[in-house]
Amino acid sequence: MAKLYFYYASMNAGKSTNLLQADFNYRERGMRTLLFTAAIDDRFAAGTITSRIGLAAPALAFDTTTDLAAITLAQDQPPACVLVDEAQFLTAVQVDQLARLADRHGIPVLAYGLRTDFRGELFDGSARLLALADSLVEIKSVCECGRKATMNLRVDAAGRAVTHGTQTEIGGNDRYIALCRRHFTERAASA
Ligand SMILES: Nc1ncnc2c1ncn2[C@@H]1O[C@H](COP(=O)(O)OP(=O)(O)O)[C@@H](O)[C@H]1O
Ligand SMILES: Cc1cn([C@H]2C[C@H](O)[C@@H](COP(=O)(O)O)O2)c(=O)[nH]c1=O
Ligand SMILES: [Zn+2]
Repeated sequence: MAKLYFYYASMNAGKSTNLLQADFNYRERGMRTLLFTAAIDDRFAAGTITSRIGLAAPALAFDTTTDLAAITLAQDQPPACVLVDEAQFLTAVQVDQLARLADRHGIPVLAYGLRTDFRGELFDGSARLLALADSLVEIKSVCECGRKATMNLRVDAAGRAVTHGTQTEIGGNDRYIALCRRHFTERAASA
């Protein structure tokens, strides 16, 4: 039975790298894949999944209106696997579409994304993936203290913690620091 996987982590943990490795692994065995990433995340070239380590691959850009199942099933040949980056930006309906691809069409889906936002709250896509995925896999990274970095602190240009604002704010290592819960809480409290 095909499964829906949610690979979750804090920022800068290696999610995109992991996705691109999985994609390469399928393709080097002659299997077709279909890649999606969020249109809203325009840090790198649009329609491209880019990892900080330097790997990149073209992907279809999704927004909240994209029907990922319809696009997948409209391909000339069905892919052996669907890989989704920035899965925190999916809607709950889109996660349901991904689950249907696995359950009804036998296509494994690997979704990669953040678990929580800069306030420590679940994103919609992540909440639905945590609820539905057959397999939850944490990709681990370290806080500056050596503990596991599970949280994402948003910072301003001066490096001060930001605790209010819209959930979506695109940025990289200049705007976010992955921290353990203790250091996230301490830095957020000092804002
Ligand atoms: N030149 C490099 N060599 C090895 N690892 C690197 C290099 N540059 C960045 N990294 C590591 O890559 C990881 C970030 O990968 P990335 O896939 O972009 O993360 P994410 O998608 O989770 O934000 C970090 O752990 C970082 O330390
Ligand atoms: C914590 C948090 C993150 N984001 C944005 C910032 C980035 O553009 C992406 C995550 O990038 P990754 O390196 O691929 O993990 O999400 C956001 O909009 N709001 C947040 O609270
Ligand atoms: Zn810490």
